Amino acid sequence: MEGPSSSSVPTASDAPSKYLLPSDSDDGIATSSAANVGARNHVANTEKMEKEKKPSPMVLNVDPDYDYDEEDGGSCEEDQRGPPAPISREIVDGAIARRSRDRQISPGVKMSIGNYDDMEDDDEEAETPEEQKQRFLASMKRIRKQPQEAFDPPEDTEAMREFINRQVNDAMMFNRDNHIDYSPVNKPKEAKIIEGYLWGGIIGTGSYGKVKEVIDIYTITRRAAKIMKYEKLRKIPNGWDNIRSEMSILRRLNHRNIVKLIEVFNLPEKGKVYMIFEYCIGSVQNLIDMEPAHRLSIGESHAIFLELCHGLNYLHSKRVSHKDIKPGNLLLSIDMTVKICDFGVAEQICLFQSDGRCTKVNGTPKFQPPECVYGNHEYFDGYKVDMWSAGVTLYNMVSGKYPFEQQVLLRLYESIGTNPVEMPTNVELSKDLQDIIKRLLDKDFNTRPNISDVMQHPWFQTGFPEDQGLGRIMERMRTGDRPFTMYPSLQAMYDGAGSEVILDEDGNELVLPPPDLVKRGTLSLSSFPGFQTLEKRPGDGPPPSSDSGVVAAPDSASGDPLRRPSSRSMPTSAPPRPPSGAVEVVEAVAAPEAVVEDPVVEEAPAQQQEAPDRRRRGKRSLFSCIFRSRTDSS
Ligand SMILES: Nc1ncnc2c1ncn2[C@@H]1O[C@H](COP(=O)(O)OP(=O)(O)OP(=O)(O)O)[C@@H](O)[C@H]1O
Repeated sequence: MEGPSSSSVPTASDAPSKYLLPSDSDDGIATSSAANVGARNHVANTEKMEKEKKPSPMVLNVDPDYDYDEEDGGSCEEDQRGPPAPISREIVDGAIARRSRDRQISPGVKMSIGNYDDMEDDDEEAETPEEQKQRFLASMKRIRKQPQEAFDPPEDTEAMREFINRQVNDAMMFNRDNHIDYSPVNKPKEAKIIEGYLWGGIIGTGSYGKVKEVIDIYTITRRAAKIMKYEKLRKIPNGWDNIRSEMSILRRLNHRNIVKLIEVFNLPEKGKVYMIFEYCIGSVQNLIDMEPAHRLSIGESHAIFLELCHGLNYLHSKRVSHKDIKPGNLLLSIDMTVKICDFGVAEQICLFQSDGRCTKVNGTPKFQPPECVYGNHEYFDGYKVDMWSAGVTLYNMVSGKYPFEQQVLLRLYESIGTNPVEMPTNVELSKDLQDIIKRLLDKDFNTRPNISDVMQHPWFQTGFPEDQGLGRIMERMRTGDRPFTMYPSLQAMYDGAGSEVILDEDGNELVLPPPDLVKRGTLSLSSFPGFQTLEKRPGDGPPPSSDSGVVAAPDSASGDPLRRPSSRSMPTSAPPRPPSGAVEVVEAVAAPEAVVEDPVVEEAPAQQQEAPDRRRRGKRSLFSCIFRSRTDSS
């Protein structure tokens, strides 16, 4: 049987090569397919070329790209190819044509080959900085005159993606295994406005969901939005019930030491419930964590405890038992007011009950009293639960420790139920302070003091010098432990929104409107309707009539206002109409969830130029408004 002939068997030399071989083609550049030709073919080709007397590409021993300079002619003396041929016009033209072909560009394209006559004269005098500036300004003016569409990036179509894939993979012809698939680059985050709130970053996470910083665009006030997903609420035992109970309790409360619920809304299409709260800069737990010794000074603890008791006094007077008092649930507002938050397990005690009887045990184990976790109690008093938790909180603030600490939950409960309360040994406590702690941590809830007893205790009534109170904390918190998370959103809205001044042909200053302002409604002052209300100054004129106000952005096809009306959150007066010639929003919101995608703004160019100062003033004022951020307690 005859074996396969050697010509039909693929050899190593026939395999596709990833490397270039020199001068396999006329062009002097080998493609990978040319490289597949074996040495046998190469010899045959050479013979054929000789027969046809075709000039070899190596005949030209002048590198057309070499910028020949007589002064360094000596640097070529090592060249074994003999003296360089005189440069003639034909040689150079041939080189240009060949190079053009190699690079797949049109032969008409002018290439740099050194001191060639037809080259542009590059002996031009360098521009002075002033000339450069003028040229730059002139080009900017030209660019500005072009329609915006000229600068819009091409659409991210399938065809474009294919085109880019081809380009990238062709460029990577050396290694075709490295196939790259182009996927669109992440777009910069757009500012998001939902239900009249501009959304910022995450400032907290709880078991129910995330808490994000937002700005109320009507009142220019910082708020905190607790976002809860339906899905998660269904998974948490009693999740929906707890949230409903929290909402209904918080709605009825209004006290400087209770976190204020501004409004609640839910977006079924997103599957989320939103609770908007007054904004706080941190919690007492954050303060404790910031301290190297993990405890606060006696003065600071006293100041916080006082506020906690005022809040509890109000709550108990409203027949509400919080049942989860702890440093993590005591927030601090920007003016250092303590705010009790997280009413997820709070209980509204029946009006017809003579005491604070509760039956549902909830809360954080380390802060729970013996009657909830140990022993045989048929019921417990919700108010007294809060007093015990307040005692553990005070103990924790002054010492950084807990009265009962165990790793295993059952041991902890046993310890709470049976072990006597020991005073902390790492700090020295006054007699009054020890006494109030002991009373609060009374294991028998019948003899444990209620809130009015505590508020009459000598330690409660002790005055502490200012520098031992919240002054030090305020200084520390002011320096900003919690960053302002709104910057990216505000930047997305306002970047480049400042008016720009350029010089026209005659050297006159010309104020150009921010280009984005023309296109994106979200950049208009009307995006912050509260702006005009807050920034109104004496002498700005009478308030506008209601029929001439800012056109409210419709929430949906129904034409509802962008923000659901809420007696607590709406500005006290309707925003006045923008000044004549200023931006007026006629935006239409596409998404049903009222996300302002790309509202249209109608503005005459001439009108925009009339009010640059006002816009600049507004831009600064926005930030000052936010930082002034009125707290509801002040
Ligand atoms: N009004 C607010 N201002 C600023 N930050 C807040 C506000 N409300 C909550 N936070 C932050 O979000 C975190 C979680 O909030 P919250 O305790 O209300 O959520 P939760 O899901 O009920 O948590 P938990 O697991 O304690 O039940 C808080 O620890 C706090 O840091």
